[in-house]
Amino acid sequence: MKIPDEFQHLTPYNMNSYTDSFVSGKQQKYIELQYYRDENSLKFYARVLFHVETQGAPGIVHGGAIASVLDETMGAVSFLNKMPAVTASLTVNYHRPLPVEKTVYIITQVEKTEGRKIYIIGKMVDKNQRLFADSKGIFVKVPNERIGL
Ligand SMILES: CCCCCCCCCCCCCC(=O)SCCNC(=O)CCNC(=O)[C@H](O)C(C)(C)COP(=O)(O)OP(=O)(O)OC[C@H]1O[C@@H](n2cnc3c(N)ncnc32)[C@H](O)[C@@H]1OP(=O)(O)O
Repeated sequence: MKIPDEFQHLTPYNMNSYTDSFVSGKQQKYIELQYYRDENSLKFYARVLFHVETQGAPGIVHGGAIASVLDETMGAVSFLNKMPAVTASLTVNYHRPLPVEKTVYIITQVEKTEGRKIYIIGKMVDKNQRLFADSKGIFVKVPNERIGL
């Protein structure tokens, strides 16, 4: 199934319990982001619109903004699979410049776990499946109290 059709079958994630993030919090106006989950899979999804304030080079979304959104969506897949964890390492490959004001879609999933380490991958595509960035990271499970849960 093709994005964004695939997203129509997903459940928008209620973000009312997670409101203060600099990536997805309601206080910031630079990034419009809606998370989604699929009750039948362990993946986590986001639809993202980077406004012009996120640009680095003129008209192009800053790589750090892209990395931040990928990081949070990757972290969230870990939380939602009941493995609260922090980012230990994150690698992002940028495949083509992302223009500002263009809607893109992120899909993240847990690839494997090894002890406390959770290997997570992500990708960012547009509605035509063109790949803008992909990512991999190692997240390390930590006790809830260490991350304010
Ligand atoms: C609306 C959606 C809602 C969703 C809910 C909320 C979502 C929120 C999403 C938020 C998203 C944003 C998320 C954020 O931004 S999280 C914020 C950014 N990240 C941090 O602040 C992490 C800072 N670092 C640490 O706290 C510690 O260094 C950690 C916890 C990572 C490890 O220190 P600790 O003393 O505890 O453990 P250990 O040293 O015995 O290591 C344990 C294992 O890990 C392996 N290891 C360690 N480092 C690395 C490395 N760099 N590469 C590869 N491997 C590494 C290590 O070899 C060992 O493996 P092994 O020898 O056992 O095999």
